[in-house]
Amino acid sequence: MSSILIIDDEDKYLDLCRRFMPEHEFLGPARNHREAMQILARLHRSIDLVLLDVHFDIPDDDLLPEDKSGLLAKGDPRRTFERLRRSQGLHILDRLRRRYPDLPVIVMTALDDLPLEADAERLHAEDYTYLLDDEYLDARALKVQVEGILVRAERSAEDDGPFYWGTAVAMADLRRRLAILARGQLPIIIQGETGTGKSLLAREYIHPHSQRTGAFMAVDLSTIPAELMAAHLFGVVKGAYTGASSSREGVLARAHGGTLFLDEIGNLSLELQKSLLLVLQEGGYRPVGSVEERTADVKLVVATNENLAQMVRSGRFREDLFMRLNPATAVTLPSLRQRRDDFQHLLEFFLERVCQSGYNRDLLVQYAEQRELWVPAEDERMRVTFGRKIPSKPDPRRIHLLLHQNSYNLLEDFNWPGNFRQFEMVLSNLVTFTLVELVDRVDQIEPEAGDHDARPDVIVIQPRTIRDLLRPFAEAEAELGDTGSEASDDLSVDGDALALRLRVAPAESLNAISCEVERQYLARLYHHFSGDLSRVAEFLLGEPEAGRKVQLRMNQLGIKLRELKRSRAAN
Ligand SMILES: Nc1ncnc2c1ncn2[C@@H]1O[C@H](COP(=O)(O)OP(=O)(O)OP(=O)(O)O)[C@@H](O)[C@H]1O
Repeated sequence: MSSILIIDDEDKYLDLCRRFMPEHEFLGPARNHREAMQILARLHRSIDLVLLDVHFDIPDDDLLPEDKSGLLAKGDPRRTFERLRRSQGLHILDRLRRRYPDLPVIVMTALDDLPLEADAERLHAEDYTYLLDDEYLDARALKVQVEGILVRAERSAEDDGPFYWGTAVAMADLRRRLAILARGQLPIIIQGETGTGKSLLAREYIHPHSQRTGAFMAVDLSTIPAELMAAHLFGVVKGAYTGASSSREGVLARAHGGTLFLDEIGNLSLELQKSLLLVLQEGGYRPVGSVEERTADVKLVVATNENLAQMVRSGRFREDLFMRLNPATAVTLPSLRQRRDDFQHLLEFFLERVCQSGYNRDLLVQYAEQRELWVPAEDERMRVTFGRKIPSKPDPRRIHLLLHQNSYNLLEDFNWPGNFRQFEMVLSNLVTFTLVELVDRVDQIEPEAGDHDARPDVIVIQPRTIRDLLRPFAEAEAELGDTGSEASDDLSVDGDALALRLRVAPAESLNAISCEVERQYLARLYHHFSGDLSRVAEFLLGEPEAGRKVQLRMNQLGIKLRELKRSRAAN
């Protein structure tokens, strides 16, 4: 069953659709753009399609554009309003496109309205249909279009894989650009802080869209010892060095005809950068210890959370390789902080994901069984909804996770230096801790009036649990900003010798750990040098004028200079 929103000032088409397409759920009608936006803000992720009328007989004040003064100044107001009514659906479509670029929309109009073709195309309507005021023919035409679009949407959702794009226009633009970049031969640079999804994007979006039939191979260059890197990339022949007891293919050979993803490209030595340049320039390479040239046919995708242009300037990255990597089309994945406008949808996406797998799913099933709610079969999804309000009607077919506004704010206001990796981990723990408590105490509680336990379909996520889960991260950050005696005891710099005590929690990848170490290291140096970035730069790079470079790196790592300064001032 699909959910279809009708935007129309009358009930006529809603009734028609409900009678002729009972297999789908029809919502609305939203009678003007404001109502449509309200419904979409709440339910966008669960709406599969919009049916939008063109002609709206509604009061002047409800018509788009909101500011009509310019239009009214130009001509007869009566005729202006009439024109706006006859084309109102197109104004609404324009708004929908800006906010929800991927939502499929069918525009419908009675034959005597406007010629639609050009406008529908300009505004990227999925389709449009002329209605004849004949119940049977109209229903049939709509049904054919609705089914066609739903099938297409299902396919493209499958094609898109697990990378979530959200609803921001900037992300939709990025997706379109990447679909094009994925196809050609040129390499792609993906930039972004740790945990913003660079690897996932390469594996699940760029490679499938490259239409290449070979394999996808990924190498995290930050985890391979420098002395083994050449053999790992280019392969090695038997006897090339002590310990090379047999010939081995490198990832370049294994990715032949496919995609090679090099994560943390900044870790590649200058010498290997040269070899990689030859791969890009001449399509060939030699395995370690071999005189034979091999052909390489790979789509190269590289990722970095360093600034490659700056590395070029400081001589740590070859300029010729940088230029070959196609820097003009480099894409930058935004951090979670930069995607706050879309926070609600990101939260829903990741909550849904953490509820559908592993231990959390088991706990939800256990909870549903205990409370006699609907229990999914093994291959079915658990039905879970999320929101800041309690749904008005109890529904034993789903579980509603209730995040009151203050809980929501705690999550939204957090800094998320580890981005989606950290976000997902915290949400997963949040669901686990909440459910374990409920499942374990099922026999002990007597529901009280007004208690949400009286509504077994509603589970409240407590702000206390969120605070408990965020506290260790907040403490680590506070410690970064701590200029007290402990901080200075932790670090002593004496010429080239450096003693530093750090606290690092276990993380998913070595890369995440190394970023955390770098973050703490830079913050400590900042305090040690009394907030003087040129002294930090001199210590790190031997260049006192590179303070800006250090500052940018701190930004990339999610260190907030303002907070560090504030904590210095407070001490
Ligand atoms: N847009 C997204 N949609 C779904 N999951 C995402 C998205 N972005 C990140 N994730 C999840 O966040 C985690 C980290 O993603 P990934 O490893 O791709 O990040 P990264 O930028 O390559 O990190 P690093 O720089 O530390 O290697 C993964 O579990 C991934 O599934």
